[in-house]
Amino acid sequence: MVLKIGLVGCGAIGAEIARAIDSGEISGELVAVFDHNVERAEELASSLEVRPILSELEDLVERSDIVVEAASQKAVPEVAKAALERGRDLMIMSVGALLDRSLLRMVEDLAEENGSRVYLPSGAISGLDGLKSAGAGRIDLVTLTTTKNPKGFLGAPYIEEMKIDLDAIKEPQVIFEGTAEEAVVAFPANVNVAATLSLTARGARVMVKIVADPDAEVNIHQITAEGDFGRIITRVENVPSPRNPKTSYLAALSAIATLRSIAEPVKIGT
Ligand SMILES: NC(=O)C1=CN([C@@H]2O[C@H](COP(=O)(O)OP(=O)(O)OC[C@H]3O[C@@H](n4cnc5c(N)ncnc54)[C@H](OP(=O)(O)O)[C@@H]3O)[C@@H](O)[C@H]2O)C=CC1
Ligand SMILES: O=C([O-])CC(=O)C(=O)O
Repeated sequence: MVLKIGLVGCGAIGAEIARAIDSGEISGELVAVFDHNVERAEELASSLEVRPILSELEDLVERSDIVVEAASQKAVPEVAKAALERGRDLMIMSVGALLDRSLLRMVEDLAEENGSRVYLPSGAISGLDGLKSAGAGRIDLVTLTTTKNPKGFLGAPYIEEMKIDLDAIKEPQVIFEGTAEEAVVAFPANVNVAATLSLTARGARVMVKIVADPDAEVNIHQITAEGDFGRIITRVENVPSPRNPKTSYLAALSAIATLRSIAEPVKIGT
């Protein structure tokens, strides 16, 4: 059976996913795309060999086996409800939205009631396999230190609220420290990975430090997890997406790898 994929969000990640389906790297059919920026959706659809239709959310869900959210945290409630109420599977990239407990409960309940599966790719970080295993025991603390070029933080609510002048940063500077819950609200387009860590660590405390480094050419996510299992330390130096410096290329690749594994009969890894 060919997996019918509906894509919400035609930006950096959405475009990579669409191309991977178009080239046959993911064995599936991109049946429909939706973006509130209609021009962006049109541009993506017309760049593909097999052109998906441009549709509104409800219609996209109707046509899909799996709905892929690659839009924004704000899009998640509506997309999740539309997909899960119709029993469709769902992949969420804007994972930060799920640190809102009532939304997480809604997603879990609707998925269970309607027999849907919800996929949260590992995104721009590594080490979730070990953290998932560790969560079967006790995890005491997880820390995430994210370093990006200041231009990657442009437009973040925290930067605007605190009136931080990103152009004035001339050396590496810690611009934020807080919990994962605080971080995903303050920087919704930068540290969704904090939410993925938090959900994987099954409620263990996840503390986030964000560093703006004017010399940074890569997006670095360094993770330390400690518990009765010992300690895990991982660090990824991510190539930023050329279309969106906030987003690392690895995040798009993790979405592609997740879709591939859904479409394939043999599953590898934790
Ligand atoms: N889990 C992870 O590890 C990672 C997650 N992410 C997250 O994944 C998501 C996609 O990332 P990326 O592709 O880089 O983002 P982009 O900003 O490049 O693309 C997102 C696209 O979706 C559109 N969009 C936003 N909100 C809505 C909505 N409510 N309905 C329809 N379209 C919408 C945007 O339009 P417009 O620009 O006009 O708003 C834009 O065209 C983001 O939330 C990002 O923060 C990113 C990297 C890693
Ligand atoms: O792509 C990245 O480096 C991580 C990111 O933006 C996010 O988690 O939101």
